[in-house]
Amino acid sequence: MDRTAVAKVSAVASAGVCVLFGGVVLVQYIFTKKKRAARKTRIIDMMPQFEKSTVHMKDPEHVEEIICSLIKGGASKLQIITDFDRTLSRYSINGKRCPTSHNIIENCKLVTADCRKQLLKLKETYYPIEIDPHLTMEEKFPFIVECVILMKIWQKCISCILVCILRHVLVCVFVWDPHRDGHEQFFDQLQKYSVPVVIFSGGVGDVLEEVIRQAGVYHSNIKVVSNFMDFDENGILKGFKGDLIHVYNKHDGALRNTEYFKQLKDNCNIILLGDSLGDLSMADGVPNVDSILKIGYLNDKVVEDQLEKYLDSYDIVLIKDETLEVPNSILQKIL
Ligand SMILES: Nc1ccn([C@@H]2O[C@H](COP(=O)(O)O)[C@@H](O)[C@H]2O)c(=O)n1
Ligand SMILES: [Mg+2]
Repeated sequence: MDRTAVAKVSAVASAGVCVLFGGVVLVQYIFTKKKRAARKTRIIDMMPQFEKSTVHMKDPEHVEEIICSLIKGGASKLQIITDFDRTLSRYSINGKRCPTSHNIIENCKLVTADCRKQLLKLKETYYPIEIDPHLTMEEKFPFIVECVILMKIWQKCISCILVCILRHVLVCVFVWDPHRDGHEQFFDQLQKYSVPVVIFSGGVGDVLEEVIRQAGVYHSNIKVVSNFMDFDENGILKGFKGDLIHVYNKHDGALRNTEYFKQLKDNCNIILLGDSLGDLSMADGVPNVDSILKIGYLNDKVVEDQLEKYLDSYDIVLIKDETLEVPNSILQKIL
């Protein structure tokens, strides 16, 4: 073969390779575009809030199905069941852990140094158990009950110190703005569409009621189930009313409120918000659940075992997310 022929053959060969390469790139481009277009038909893929690195789901298809069902049901079938401390309230601010509604009392200047020390000791002993990723709920239970018993004793002690302080004066001394970003939008849109909200908290009811009132979001569609302080006829604090609710006995509290849930029998679609695995039982009193979307904030101990447990239990897990952006974006689609 002469040189010209060789040159011609190699030119044809290179053109062939180029065409082939171009073809592969084109096919790949079309395929990716189609795949993207197909993916974009899912509602969760059309919501920018779901692209945040804080959002984790074990089964996005299942989440998609639930959200579609909630959208279909609309406002009239919806109800919200939510925890308060570290779910509606922030976990941290600028890397520093925020106080819970209990801690606010401990930090109160009116409580004596000794009493504050004892309450702080309680927190340092029991909080690590509460969030220990290696213990089951059953293993944690007796320690949390022990904490509640000790808390009761120390609350009696607080009550001695806070003599003559009336309820409204007491709660007004708390300077606490714990809300997650987006809380106004969250509460306001639920009020606008008359969606019932139950705040189910092992915190201090009087404190959390006061902070949502001061934030201007304690609307008539909200019911608070929590631990309420018991004051005598002179306004002196005696302790707490009834059985104390804590993070791991919300099942019992839920069952005590079956009457409330019965009245909401048509609100068979639920969005549940929590930050502890104990919060998952908050909907146990609801008689006829159609669809339930469980959103869990994983604030602390983000280790593999814990993340796995949360992903197995909650449909959407929000890791170190201090906002209500994801719940709000879902509500916007439903309402
Ligand atoms: N002595 C205590 C007891 C409990 N806590 C925290 O309160 C929270 C419970 O309220 P929920 O609204 O979350 O049910 C929970 O985070 C406990 O760690 C406390 O700080 N001090
Ligand atoms: Mg909580």
